[in-house]
Parts: sequence; structure tokens; C-alpha cells
Amino acid sequence: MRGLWTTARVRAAEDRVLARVPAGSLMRRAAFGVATVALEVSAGRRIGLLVGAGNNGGDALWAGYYLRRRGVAVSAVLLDPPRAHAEGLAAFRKAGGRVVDRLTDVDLVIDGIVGLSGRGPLRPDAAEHVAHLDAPVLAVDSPSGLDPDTGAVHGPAVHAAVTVTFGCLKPVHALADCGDVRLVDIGLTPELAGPDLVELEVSDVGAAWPVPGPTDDKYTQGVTGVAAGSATYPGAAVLATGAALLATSGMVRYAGAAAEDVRARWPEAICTGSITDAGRVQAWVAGPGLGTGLGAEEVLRTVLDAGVPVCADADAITMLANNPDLWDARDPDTPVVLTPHDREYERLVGEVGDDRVAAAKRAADRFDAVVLLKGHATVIAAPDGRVLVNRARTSWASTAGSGDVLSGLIGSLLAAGLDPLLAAGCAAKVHVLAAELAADGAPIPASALLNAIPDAIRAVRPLTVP
Ligand SMILES: NC(=O)C1=CN([C@@H]2O[C@H](COP(=O)(O)OP(=O)(O)OC[C@H]3O[C@@H](n4cnc5c(N)ncnc54)[C@H](O)[C@@H]3O)[C@@H](O)[C@H]2O)[C@@H](O)CC1
Ligand SMILES: [K+]
Repeated sequence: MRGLWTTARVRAAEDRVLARVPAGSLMRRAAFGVATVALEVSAGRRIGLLVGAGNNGGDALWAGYYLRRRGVAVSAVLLDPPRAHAEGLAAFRKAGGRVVDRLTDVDLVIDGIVGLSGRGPLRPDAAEHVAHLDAPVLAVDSPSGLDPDTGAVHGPAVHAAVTVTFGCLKPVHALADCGDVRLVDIGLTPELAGPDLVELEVSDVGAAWPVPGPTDDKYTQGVTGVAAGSATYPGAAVLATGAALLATSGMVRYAGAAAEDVRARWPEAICTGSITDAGRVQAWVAGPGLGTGLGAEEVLRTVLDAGVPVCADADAITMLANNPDLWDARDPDTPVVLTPHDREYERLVGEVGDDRVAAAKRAADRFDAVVLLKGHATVIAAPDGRVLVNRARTSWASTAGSGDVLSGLIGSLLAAGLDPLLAAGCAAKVHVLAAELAADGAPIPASALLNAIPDAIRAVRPLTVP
């Protein structure tokens, strides 16, 4: 697991460290880390600095100083000369660094425009310099123009090939594209309590993924119920049921109007036309392709009243938004995972806004549910305040029917007994991995994503386990 800390928490921790270390030592340590990575990634020996008005610029200038000492030709543009970090600039100049008006003929650019204090897009003068860069960029702490706490971008911003950050990761490193992120230790760890956000790593997902043991049978691994699909949208039922079948070795019961289609594609699923005949399950997936009429509402009520965890997706979310009384069917102890995309979130809660983490937390709190807010960076918030982030490296999973697959995965992990936040987090990770594996560089339909689930699970599981 990789923890991420918000800038307010980082500053508080830094202040505690700064109180007991010599002035400037933290910045020099950070800058030495930047210089080390710059030497490693730079193809040549000419490096340019973009230097802003604060300590981020100070880091860049001190990195320039260390690079000069290694014989690198370093030039720097000062975006606000009177406010450039005085000691850093003096050291840089003394070591033979050149101050220039524009960066030309450099092999690497170090972005020290703005870091933790950055808000909003790049200012016009900084944007002008960034627009004319033709070398790869190493961002100091975070790519300038990206909000360090939310990853939001609203205009010109630096596109970094590498980001070197200090002490701990910040939300932007999981929420937005920062290139290859490197972490330099500046002694912050003892001052940091638990993180604000967590990114699951492949090994976490592999360790949590349920696999049958010697005493397991089809019931002990959890039976997933799927209440999805309709005469108009049978495909959603086929995809959600398929995902649940492929995710674990537990049994899957399908209940609904697409029973014939589901049976034809998945003979191993136990299919029935009506929710009342479905039999016992350990978790329900409700909503994909279900419709929003009175019959669908009754299905959702039955599912919420069943006393087992529920993954409510798509039409289930719309119904809960249209008719909040449906929540009354839910026993307060029944865990619910809601999986809205932005428009569904809007129907349910209101505008998502720039801060997707805050948005997911707001909804989790309001509905006492785990909320998985879909996006390129999917944010998953639990009502107890825990938050997971899962950023996709590609957008291949963004295709019709992809959400139906995700809800099937979540449902089967809920049925297997995983903590709902972990179930949603593991499902999200395997979902994007399956999309990447299936796509392999070309667009795919959701059924190809579905077919790649076993490969994605194999890829996350420890190699030593058969
Ligand atoms: N506090 C510490 O102990 C340490 C801080 N370090 C560095 O210090 C940075 C934070 O420094 P500061 O708090 O001085 O602030 P920054 O250097 O992040 O920002 C400086 C100034 O940039 C301007 N600015 C804000 N948004 C902008 C935008 N969108 N476009 C252009 N300019 C903008 C503002 O005038 C702001 O005050 C960290 O990101 C890190 O790089 C490191 O040296 C490690 C130790
Ligand atoms: K920066």
C-alpha cells in the first residue's frame, strides 16, 4: 500500500522536523535527491531550471548547484527574480550556474515553478516558458499547474516525465499524471501519522483476492446474487454475471428478465426470472441495465432488505436519487457500495467539483456507504473516512458495459466476505488491469475486458502460489 498525505499534513510534519534540524538542511537534502535523479534520467549534460518564487524554486536552484558540481552545464530562468530563493541562487551562481531569459538547447528541464503552495493553472509568464519546452521535464515535488491536493488541472500545466517528491507522496501523485514518481527521504516519516489516501499496490490486491482452500466448496466461497438486466438491456446482466463468475470460485445466482440470455452465455449460473425465487446469497449486485420503473424499484427494495452487502450501480443509483425513500428498505447494518460515474453522482449528491476525494467522502458520509467515484483516477471512500485511489494508466476501460463488469467484480468480492472498501479497491484495480491486458494497444469492447479477468487475477497473485 502506498500512503498519500495532503499538503496541510505535510507542512505540519515539515515544521516539526524543521524545528530540530539545521536551517536549510531539509532543502539541500531534497535538492540533492533532485540532482541525483536528474543525472540518472538526463540524456545529456545540459540541464535547464525553471525557478519560481518559493522554496520549490529553491530546491531547483540547489539542485542546479549540485549538478554544476558534477560538471553539468546548468542554466536557470528566474520567473520572479526579486523573490528567487536567495541562498539557493547565490550557491547556484557561485558554482557557475547561468541565469538566462529563456531555456534553449537543454536535454532536461527541472520544473521548480511551484510546489506545495501551487493553486490554479500556471501563471501566464510561467505558461509561456513551459509552452516552448522541447526537452523532457523533471518536476520538483509536483508538476506545476496541477493542484497538489486534488490533482485538478484547469489550464496550462507542466507535463512531467519524472516527478521527484520529498518525505512522502501527496494526493496529486495518485490522482494525476506525474510521470515516474520518485520519493526522496527527508526524515519526515516519524512525523507522519496515518495517510489521508491509500493507493493499493498489485501485491495488496493479490494478497486479498479470495482463492479456494482445501475445505472450500461452492457455498463457502460466497454466493453472489445479480439483479441486473432487462428485456431491453440483457447484455448488462450477462456482463455483470460473467464478471462475478470469473472473479471467484463461488456460485452466482442471477434473478431477472434476462435469465434466458444469462443462462445461454453462462450455463454455470443459477438463473431465475424473479428476485423472490433467487435463493440465498451472500451479496447482491443491483442495477446494471435494470431500468428504473416500479418493478425495478421493487427489486432494489428486496435487495436492500436482504441483510447482505449490496453493490448498487447504474439504474440502482438513479432510483436511489429519484426516490430516496428506497433507502428505508436497508437495514442500517447492511454494507452498501455505490459506484457512480460523475453524472450519477450529480443526480445523487450534486456537482462533483474539482476535489474528487472530498466528493467521494461527502457521499460516503451522507449515505453511510462505500462510494466508488469512477474516473481516470477512481476514488473510493468509506464512511469511516478511509479513502483509496486507483489511477488507470490507460483509458481502455472507458467503454460501454465496462461498469457492469466492475459491479460484478465488486459483488463477488463482497460475497467472499472482503471488507467493502477493500472489495471495491481490489475490483477497481483488477478491472483496469484486465482492460490493459485485453486492449494491448487497441480499443476493446467490455466483453474483451471481461474475458481478460482471469489473466488480470493471475497477474496480481503472488507467483509462488499455484
Ligand atoms: N518546507 C520545507 O521544509 C520544505 C519545502 N520544500 C519545497 O518547498 C515547496 C513549497 O514551497 P513554498 O511554500 O515556498 O511554495 P511554492 O514554492 O510551492 O510556491 C511559491 C509561490 O509560487 C506562486 N504560485 C502559486 N501558484 C502558482 C501558479 N499556479 N503558477 C505560478 N506560480 C504560482 C505563489 O506566489 C507561491 O507563493 C515544496 O513543494 C518543496 O519543493 C523542500 O525543500 C523540502 C523541505
Ligand atoms: K514543481
